Amino acid sequence: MKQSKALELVKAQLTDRRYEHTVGVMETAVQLAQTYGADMKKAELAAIFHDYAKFRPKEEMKQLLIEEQMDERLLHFHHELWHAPVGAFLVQKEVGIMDEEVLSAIRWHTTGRPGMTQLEKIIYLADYIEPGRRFPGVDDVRALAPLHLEKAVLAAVKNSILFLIGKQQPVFPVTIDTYNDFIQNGDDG
Ligand SMILES: Nc1ncnc2c1ncn2[C@@H]1O[C@H](COP(=O)(O)OP(=O)(O)O)[C@@H](O)[C@H]1O
Ligand SMILES: [Fe+2]
Repeated sequence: MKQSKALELVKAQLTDRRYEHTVGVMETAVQLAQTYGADMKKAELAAIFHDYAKFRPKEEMKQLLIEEQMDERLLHFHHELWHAPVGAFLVQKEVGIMDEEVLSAIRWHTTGRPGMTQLEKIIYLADYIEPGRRFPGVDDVRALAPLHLEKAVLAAVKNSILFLIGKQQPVFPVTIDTYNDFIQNGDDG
C-alpha cells in the first residue's frame, strides 16, 4: 500500500493530535529500520497503523477481545491496553493487511512481549521516542536508540514499568515477562 493511501485511511480513525503522533512514529520507525537493516516498508506500514483502534469504543474492543479469544487477562487491566491487539485484528479485517510481521508489531506495540522480533522492537521504540513524546527518561532512550536497539527497548520497558509502579497502577504481566526476557536472555548486550 502507498504511504499516502495508508495515511489517509488512518487519519480518518484518529484525532489530529494522534495523527501527528502517528506521523512521528512513522518517521522514527523508518529511520530505525534503516539504521538496523530492517524492512523499511514494513516498519512504515506498522507505524502508520499502530494506533488504528485507539478510538474504538471500549465495548467494541471488549467484544472483539472475547470473540477473537485474545488474552483474557487483558479484561482485568486498563482498556488502554486493548487497542494494540484489537488494532492488529481490525487492520487485517478492515484494511486488508495480511503481513504477520506487520500485524504482530501492531499487536505488541503497547506491552512488548518476550522474544520480540526486530520489527516489534522498532515499532515499540519508535512509539516511545517519536519527537512529540515528552516525559522523564525519554531523552536517554532517544540517545540510545540509534546505538543499541536492545538496550534502548529495555530502557523503555523498564521506564514504563517504573512509571506505572510510581503511580501505584497495575502492571500487565506481559511487560514484566518482556523485561525478564531481556535481562535473562542477555538481549541487553
Ligand atoms: N504493562 C502495562 N500495564 C499497564 N499499562 C501499560 C502497560 N504498558 C503500557 N501501559 C500503558 O498503556 C497506555 C498506552 O500505551 P501505548 O500504546 O504505548 O501509547 P499510546 O498512548 O501512544 O497509544 C499507556 O498509558 C501506558 O502507560
Ligand atoms: Fe498505542
